[in-house]
Amino acid sequence: MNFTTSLRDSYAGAPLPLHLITPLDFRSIEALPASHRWPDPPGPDQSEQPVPLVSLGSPQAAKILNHACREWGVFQLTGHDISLGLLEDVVCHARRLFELPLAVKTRALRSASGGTGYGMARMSRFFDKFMWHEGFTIMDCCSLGQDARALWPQDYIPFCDTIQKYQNKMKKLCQLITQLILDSLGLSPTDFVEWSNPGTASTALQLNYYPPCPDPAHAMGLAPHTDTLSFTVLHQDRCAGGLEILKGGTGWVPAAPLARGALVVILGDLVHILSNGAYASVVHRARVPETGDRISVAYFYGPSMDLEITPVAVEGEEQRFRSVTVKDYVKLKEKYFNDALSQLAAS
Ligand SMILES: C=C1C[C@]23C[C@@]1(O)CC[C@H]2[C@@]12CCC[C@@](C)(C(=O)O1)[C@H]2[C@@H]3C(=O)O
Ligand SMILES: O=C(O)CCC(=O)C(=O)O
Ligand SMILES: [Fe+2]
Repeated sequence: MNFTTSLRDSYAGAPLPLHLITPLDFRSIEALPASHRWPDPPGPDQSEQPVPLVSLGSPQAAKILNHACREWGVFQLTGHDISLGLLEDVVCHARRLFELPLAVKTRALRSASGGTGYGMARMSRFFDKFMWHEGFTIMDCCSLGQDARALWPQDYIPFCDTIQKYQNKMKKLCQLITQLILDSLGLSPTDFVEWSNPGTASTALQLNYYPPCPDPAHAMGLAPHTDTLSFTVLHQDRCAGGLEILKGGTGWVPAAPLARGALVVILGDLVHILSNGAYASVVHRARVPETGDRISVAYFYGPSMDLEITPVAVEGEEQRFRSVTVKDYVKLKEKYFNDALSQLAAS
C-alpha cells in the first residue's frame, strides 16, 4: 500500500527537546534576559522603495506580480475576498489564546516529534539566542479540536469554527495565487493541477504572537529565515514595527500592510526551486514592536508532499537545482535550515 506523508508526519523523525519548544513566561519578565538579547540587530533600511502591490483583478496584476517575484520575492495583495471581519476575528481568537496563562497554553504544547500546537518556532534550534515570540501551529482539523479543547474545555467551538473558515478561504486564495505564479512562469494547466490540488496540498496555519517587550531594540521577534513551502500569505494586525524583508542591494525593508486588509505574500523555497532561482525566496524577519504587542497570522501553502519539483527549463540557462520531492526538501530544510537550497545545487 502507498501511504502519503503529510507535512505533520514529516516532523516525527526529528524530535525536539522540551526547552526548544516551551516559550518563556513573557508576562513575568521585567528586563530582557541575556538568553533573549540579540547582539545589535541592524535597524531597517530607510529606503522609500515600497513592496510592490498586486491588486487582484487589475489589468496590471500579472505584470506587477512577475516583477515582484523576480526583484523582491514578496508583494502586498489587495482585491482578495477575505473580509476584514474574518481577518479581525482570527486575530481576536489568537489574542484570546496567547493571553491565557502559560500553564494553560502548555496543555496544548507541541509534542517533541509533533508539528502542531503551542510553542516556539521550529527554527529556534538553529540560533543561540531565543526569540521574543510564541506561536500556535495548526495543520489539520483533528489536532485543532484536541488542542482547542485542552485550552478551553467548555468553549472551544468558536475558535475552531473561525480557524476552519479562515483555512478554507485561504486555501482558495492560495490556489488563485499559485495559478498566477505558474502562469507567469509559462507553466501549463497540467502543472497547475499538480501544484494546487486542494485535496493533497500541504498547508499550515501559524498564529504568531510578539508580546510587549522591555527592550525591543535588542530583541528579535523571528530571526532571519526563508519559508519552506511555495509561499506564505501573511495577515498582520498592525501597520508598523513588524515584518522586514532583506532586499538585495538595499538591506532590511519594512513590509507592513499598506492598508487594513492588505495581505503580504512571501515567496518560499519551493517556488524558488521551480523557477530555477529566478523568483526570490525572500529572507525575512520579524522585529518586536516599540510598544504593545503584535499578532500575525501566516498561512503556508505548497503542493502535495509527493510532488517532484523540477526547475523550469529556460533556454540558454543551466539547471541550478536537482529535482526534489516536497517531502525530501522539507527534510533537507529540517537538517540544514538556511543552507538547504545550497545542498540542492546541481553540481
Ligand atoms: C509548514 C510550516 C512552515 C514552518 C514549519 C511549518 O511546518 C509550520 C511552522 C512554520 C514556521 C513558522 C515560523 C518560521 C518557520 C521557519 C518555523 O520555524 O516554523 C516556519 C516554517 C517554514 O516555513 O519552514
Ligand atoms: O510575523 C511576521 O511578520 C513574520 C511571520 C513569519 O515570517 C512566519 O510565520 O514565517
Ligand atoms: Fe516566515
